[in-house]
Amino acid sequence: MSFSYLVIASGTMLFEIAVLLVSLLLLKYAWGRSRRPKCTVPGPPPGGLPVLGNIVQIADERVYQKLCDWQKDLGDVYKLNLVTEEVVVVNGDAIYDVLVTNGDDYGGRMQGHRQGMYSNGFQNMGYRQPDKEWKAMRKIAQKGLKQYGEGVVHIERISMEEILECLDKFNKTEAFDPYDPIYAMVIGIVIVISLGERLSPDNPLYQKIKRADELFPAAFGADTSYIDVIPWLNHLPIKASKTFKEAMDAVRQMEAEIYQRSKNNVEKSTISGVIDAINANRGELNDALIKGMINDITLAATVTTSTQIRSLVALTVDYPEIQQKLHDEIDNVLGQRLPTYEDRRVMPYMEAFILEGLRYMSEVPISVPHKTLKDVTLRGYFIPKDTQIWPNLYGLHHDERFFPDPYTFKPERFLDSEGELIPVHERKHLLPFGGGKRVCVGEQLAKIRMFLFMTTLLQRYTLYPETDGCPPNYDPRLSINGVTMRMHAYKIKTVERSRFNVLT
Ligand code: HEM
Repeated sequence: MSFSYLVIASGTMLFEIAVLLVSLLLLKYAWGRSRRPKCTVPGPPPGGLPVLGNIVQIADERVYQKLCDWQKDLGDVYKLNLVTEEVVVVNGDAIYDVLVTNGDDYGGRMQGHRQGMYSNGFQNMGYRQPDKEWKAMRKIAQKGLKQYGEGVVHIERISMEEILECLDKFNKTEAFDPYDPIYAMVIGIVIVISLGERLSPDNPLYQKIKRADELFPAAFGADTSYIDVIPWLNHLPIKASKTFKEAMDAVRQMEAEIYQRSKNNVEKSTISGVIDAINANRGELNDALIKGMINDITLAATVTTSTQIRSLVALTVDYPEIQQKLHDEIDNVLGQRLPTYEDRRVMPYMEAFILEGLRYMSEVPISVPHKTLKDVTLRGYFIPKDTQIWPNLYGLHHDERFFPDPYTFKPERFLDSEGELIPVHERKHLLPFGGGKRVCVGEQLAKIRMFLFMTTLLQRYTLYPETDGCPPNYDPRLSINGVTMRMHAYKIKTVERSRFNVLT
């Protein structure tokens, strides 16, 4: 009896505390909002709740579809009401204006509770405001990733070793899910680039990185998004806070070990560009920033590229006629020689296939949210400083105005009548890596790996669905949105091509 009383009493107390906290939050919010200049952008969309606004509507694993529906009613620039703040969603051509043309004004980052927890208080590249340290991190990361000029040969060498090992695992008689070998290949490349050493999948550090990587999308998914708006929810024993805590524990464990190993490897590293670059610029970053930078590179480079490659593989099975064109190009240009990244210049169909894959999938659907660094005017609307901006990249890439018939997968849309790739300025509506000053630092690395993997894969194999007539049927409208879009699991069959002998 006394026990149940205690439970009821503590339940009542919890309720009262919750009411008190909500009231304080609302007071703070009303006070803060009344002092801010008014954002004149249209919105919010209908259907929101009193006080909570649109927060419940966007806590949806297909939030990207909702943003597109609202665009139809409210136009290219509209705002959402998310309890404590207004967020401006930017669509269509206006995205280019925000990211590229006026990138300096919109180059801040939204700094929510979850982002702060992940980055030990924004001590990283992805969530930091563009200050001196952020510039230093980007410079060191660019140098370390060695994605340009001579450095590409370094990435090619590391990548090809992992790719060939991965493709041996595709040599099976029965149907299999290609994701595990793809993931092992992508993570393997990242570990060599970050740490300068190869780790086997049963290595404890490999396992820690894999665990952090697996939990990360759920931790930053729609289900946990309201923690950013009401951070104290993170202290309640609810599913969202548990998911988030589990992921952060995994990130901290991974971070501690990578950092320790990177220090040990400083002397003996011969292949890791990132550690060499950190070592050469040690004075510019403190230990916390170095950890944040290594975390960003490790996690951002793994989940994104492996998910993208998984979808590209599904698309080659969904469209056998496209697979045939890719085979023909590979046979004509490479024969049995292994590809280099330079070969992309004479392989326009493969390039167009990858670009179309990036568009179709739109893996990072609302980019990494930005923030205005000053008062701005966009399409005639006033937006105050410190307003969160969501560039709706998924909407842009599926906008009929720029990509007719957007849910048809068609590499030809990036080719001219001669079969050559259309010039870059004609592709300005394709922004899968964002654009401007905050453009993805790993863009080149991702493109190199996608090109080398898909080319080597199709040089060696023909891919078939698990069951005749039942391909994966990849449709981006059915993807689940975590940090990146995830398609459903699927299986394929492979047959080694007769032209494939022993590649050297
Ligand atoms: C297919 C693969 C990838 C896609 C689609 C992708 C997409 C993106 C997007 C849309 C952004 C936000 C850009 C903006 O704010 O305007 C971003 C930022 C970022 N990406 Fe990637 N990315 C990919 C691969 C990678 C790789 C391989 C790395 C690491 C080597 C990486 C590291 C980062 C970092 C550190 C940022 C934050 C940059 C900053 O805030 O200054 N990404 N990425």
